[in-house]
Formats: sequence, structure tokens, C-alpha cells
Amino acid sequence: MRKKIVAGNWKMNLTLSQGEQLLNDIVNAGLKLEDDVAVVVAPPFPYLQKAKSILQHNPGFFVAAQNCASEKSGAYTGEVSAEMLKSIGVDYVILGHSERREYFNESNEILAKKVDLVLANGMKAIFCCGEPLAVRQAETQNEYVAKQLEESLFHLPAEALKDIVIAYEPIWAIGTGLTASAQQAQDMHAFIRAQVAKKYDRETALRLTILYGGSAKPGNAPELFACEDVDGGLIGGASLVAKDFAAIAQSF
Ligand SMILES: O=C[C@H](O)COP(=O)(O)O
Repeated sequence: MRKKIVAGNWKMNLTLSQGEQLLNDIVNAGLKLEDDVAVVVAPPFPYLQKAKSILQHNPGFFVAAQNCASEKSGAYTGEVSAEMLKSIGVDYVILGHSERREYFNESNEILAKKVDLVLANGMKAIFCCGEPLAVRQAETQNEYVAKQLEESLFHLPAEALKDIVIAYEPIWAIGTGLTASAQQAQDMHAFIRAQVAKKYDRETALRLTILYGGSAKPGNAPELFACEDVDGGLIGGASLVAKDFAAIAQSF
């Protein structure tokens, strides 16, 4: 049985007190989580320790960073290393979000280095992939996503895949209110799983958690999560509203 995850990516939102309030509202929402469901919260860097201190006493809740440096340590002003994140108890690191790829020029090669550093420091990576609108319109999304996986993940040995979560986020659905249909999500998730099975083996592919991201809301999460290969979601906007995030976490 593979793990199901609902992860909230706050992006660059909220002050510390607003974030604390949101975390307390989430843990007090009375969520009934099955043993195979994890709730992950990814606040901005300055709030990670506070988030850890609030969530660590709640079974099934974990903390994620939204990014990390591609170098181990040294003269890289403004960067935050994987080792630093590990040292404050971070569990997961989101890597390769399309906003990082687009605004901060993160290439597949840079992301491969980040993946290695996250895993070397004993954390799990939530690796984001997904195509822009023009690629979807040209119906070449499978090739596009396959290249992202090939160049950033498929250098890993099979056993390392236990620490990888893949988040499929079609860029045209992020923050736009346009959600991929359940069929579009299922088709891509099945394709991703098949790529992993081809590169590694069927068992490794079946164990892999694959999340959907892009305008997921309480209203559409049940249909998306009911798809065979959709194991949860990476939630942006709706993760900033405790009752919406809690509802999505109960949508399996
Ligand atoms: O990381 C989350 C995704 O970018 C989805 O964001 P969204 O739910 O606001 O569309």
C-alpha cells in the first residue's frame, strides 16, 4: 500500500502570526487521518522551526521546505542548504516547482543536484513536474514530463525512490482556477508510473506516491483523489484556508 499525502504549499504568503494561527487551526480541525495518509505543510523558510514545533506532536503531520540550495555549503549568500533544513527537523523538501523553474531558472540538471542533496541528508523530496499550456495544446505533455523525470530523477538507484514523491502540476492549472480533469490527471499519473516501472521495476512504481497539483479545492479533490494513480495533492491557494485544507485532507 503506498502512502497518500496532502501537502500544503504556502508559497510566499502569510506573516509568522498568521502562519501560526493557520497551523493551529489545521491541527485543531479534528482531522481523522487513516494510517496511510500524511499531511505535509510547507511554510516559508523563516517559519519552519515554528511549524515543526507545532506539528511534531501530531501524528501524521510533517513539515516541508519549499526549496533548498543546489550546493552543499559555502559562499552562496541568501541560500539555504539541505543540511540546514535537516538540522531543524524538516521532513520533506519541495523541488522543481514550476515557479522555481520559471522565475529562478532552475533546470533539470540543477534539480538533479538538489534531489541528491535532499536524499543524502535523510529527507524526502517532493519533485514537481508538469507541462506549460503550449505543450498541452501540442499534445506533447508526455514527452515533456518524461524528460523532466529522466534528467532529474532517473540517475537514482531504485532503493532511493522510496524517498521520492512526485507531484504532477500542469502549469496551466496552477493558481488559474483551471483544474486538470480527473481523466487528464489519471492519464498523466499512469504515464509517470509506467515510466518509473520501465526505468526501474513494477514494485518500485507501485510504491511511488504521485500527487496532483493545480487549483485543487474541496470541491474537486474527491474526484481527483478517487483516480487509481492519484495519491493525493500538492495544494497552493486552498492550503491557506484551514477549513479548505482540512476538507481536502479528508477527501480520500
Ligand atoms: O504547489 C502548489 C501548486 O502550485 C498549486 O497551486 P494552486 O493550488 O494555488 O493552483
